[in-house]
Amino acid sequence: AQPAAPAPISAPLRDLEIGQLNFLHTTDTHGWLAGHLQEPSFSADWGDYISFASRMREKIEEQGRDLLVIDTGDRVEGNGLYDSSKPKGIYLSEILRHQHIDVITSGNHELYQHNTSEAEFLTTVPNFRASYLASNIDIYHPVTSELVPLAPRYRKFTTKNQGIRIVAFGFLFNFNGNYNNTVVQPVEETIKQAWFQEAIQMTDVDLFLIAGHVPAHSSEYRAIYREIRKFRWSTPIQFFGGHEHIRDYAQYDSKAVALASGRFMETIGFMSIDGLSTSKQPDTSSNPVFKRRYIDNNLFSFYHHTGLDHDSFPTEKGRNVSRLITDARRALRLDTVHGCSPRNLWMSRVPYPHADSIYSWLAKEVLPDSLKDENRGSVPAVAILNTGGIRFDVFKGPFFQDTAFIISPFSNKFRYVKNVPYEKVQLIIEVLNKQKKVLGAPREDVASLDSLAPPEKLSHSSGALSEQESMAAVYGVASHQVPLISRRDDDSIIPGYTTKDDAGTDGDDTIHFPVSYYEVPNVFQALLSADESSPPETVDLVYIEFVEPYLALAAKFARLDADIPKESEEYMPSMGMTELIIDWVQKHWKCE
Ligand SMILES: Nc1ccn([C@@H]2O[C@H](COP(=O)(O)O)[C@@H](O)[C@H]2O)c(=O)n1
Ligand SMILES: [Zn+2]
Ligand SMILES: [Zn+2]
Repeated sequence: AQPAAPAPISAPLRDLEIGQLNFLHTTDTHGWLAGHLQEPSFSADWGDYISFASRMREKIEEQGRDLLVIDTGDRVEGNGLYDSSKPKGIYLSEILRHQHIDVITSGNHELYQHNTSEAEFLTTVPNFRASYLASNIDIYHPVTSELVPLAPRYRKFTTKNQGIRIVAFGFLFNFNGNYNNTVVQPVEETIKQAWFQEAIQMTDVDLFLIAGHVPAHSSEYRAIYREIRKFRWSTPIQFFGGHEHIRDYAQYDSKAVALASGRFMETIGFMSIDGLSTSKQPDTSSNPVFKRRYIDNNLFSFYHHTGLDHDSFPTEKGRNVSRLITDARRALRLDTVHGCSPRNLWMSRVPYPHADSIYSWLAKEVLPDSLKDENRGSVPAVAILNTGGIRFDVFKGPFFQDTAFIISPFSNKFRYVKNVPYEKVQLIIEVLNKQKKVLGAPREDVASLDSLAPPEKLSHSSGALSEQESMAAVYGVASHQVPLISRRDDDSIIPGYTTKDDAGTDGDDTIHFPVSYYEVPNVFQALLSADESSPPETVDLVYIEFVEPYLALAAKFARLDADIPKESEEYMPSMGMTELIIDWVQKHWKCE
């Protein structure tokens, strides 16, 4: 039997403020359409979200107002539901298509691989026919090889109830890591093109809607904002963004704002706008009022915001999609248990190299035990991996097939160059870690190093944990950080997002107490087959292939004689990181 999603914990909530035009927004879902099976706060699945959007639409349309649904890309790579099927994504695209989405765009993850962008072009674009927009992405047509837009550049439409006339675009940030079957045009060039200029100079527009896989605060969005304002100095502009995996809200001026809605199906972003002109009332001087809310993706929040309950909330379609997800997870055996983790391992809730850092675990335990190329015998090696390739935490308890793909979804292999002076390897690592964040795990809301006392050891000796202790264990904070909970009816305050954005600190729907985050380096290293007491003179420089272009540059800077990638070869060709982790867990983490 598959584990059921944990029931959400009741918590005090801030309400949504419905406006004339309303939006629900997802971004960077990365395959997490089953929601989080180990975290109650994010336990709703894509089927529940379909019910939520549908019930919200009913509620909003009853008032003669409008609702639009937006998704801004990175739907793929990051979860067993996408990455473990062969070919990847066959279940995901079937599940995804059941949500009605009004504007949908591509992220960078849709474009890293040849087959991913082709699947986008051949399946997802047709599935979301009128809604998929690609203002700055072209693809070489799989049949004709002609360079064509991935999807229409923009669309103009009028909302059903209010008659709000919208011109919508779909952008990707200035990404250059795409496979060579696609072309991403820099935003600053796209906005000079004739079609864009015509679109922004159209009359009879009540709102410009820019959806994109672009950070809310970014030079790309600023460039679009400036270009529109050259001609339309007072038309309201609503941006939706993503890519940074954070909750964020940017105010460009009193009539132009941007919302980013987190990552991994943790957040459903909500926006409302009041005071827009419409086709019915075109001449009203537009003085828009914007409201934003970051909804924790769980049924407790969904029931609250729709005013419904366990019986009245789900729609038939939503229930069917939840069933599709359960069936897909079963077919993919995502609940197979490979072992049991004795502790939580964090990406950014503890500093690196803390004993509970997931990177420390990989560097000190997994890689030295398992990353070995038989052809290299006992030659010592240093392995360099990007922290951004490790995507999530490991929770104490069962380690599922899904967990392996959640923490390491990419099919990246290992490569190496021989005979590299150890000192040069250290210099290369230093150079890589001085670069801006290109390889590192994305996270901006970083606490100062002093703000968190070292996690204390929990005492299990007395049997059952106190409420404070179990929350501390689940959320990876010291138990003295969990406030004594003052109960208000059934509501308790639990740790979670406490977002600070351009509009203040009241954006989250659920009132939480904060969790600490620490910045992590771009790359981390593991020493393999070596006596740790004295560093070897020369080593095999092993690296995960994603870092290759960055490593090649850093190696030049360090004046390494070897030419990367010309002189590098595959290392341990039979294994990628995901298989290596599964193998290690099976051998080392027995369940009691
Ligand atoms: N094959 C890959 C692809 C990506 N990465 C890492 O992901 C980062 C980008 O992820 P976003 O969700 O923020 O777009 C990228 O910077 C790499 O760190 C990877 O490791 N392997
Ligand atoms: Zn992402
Ligand atoms: Zn991204």
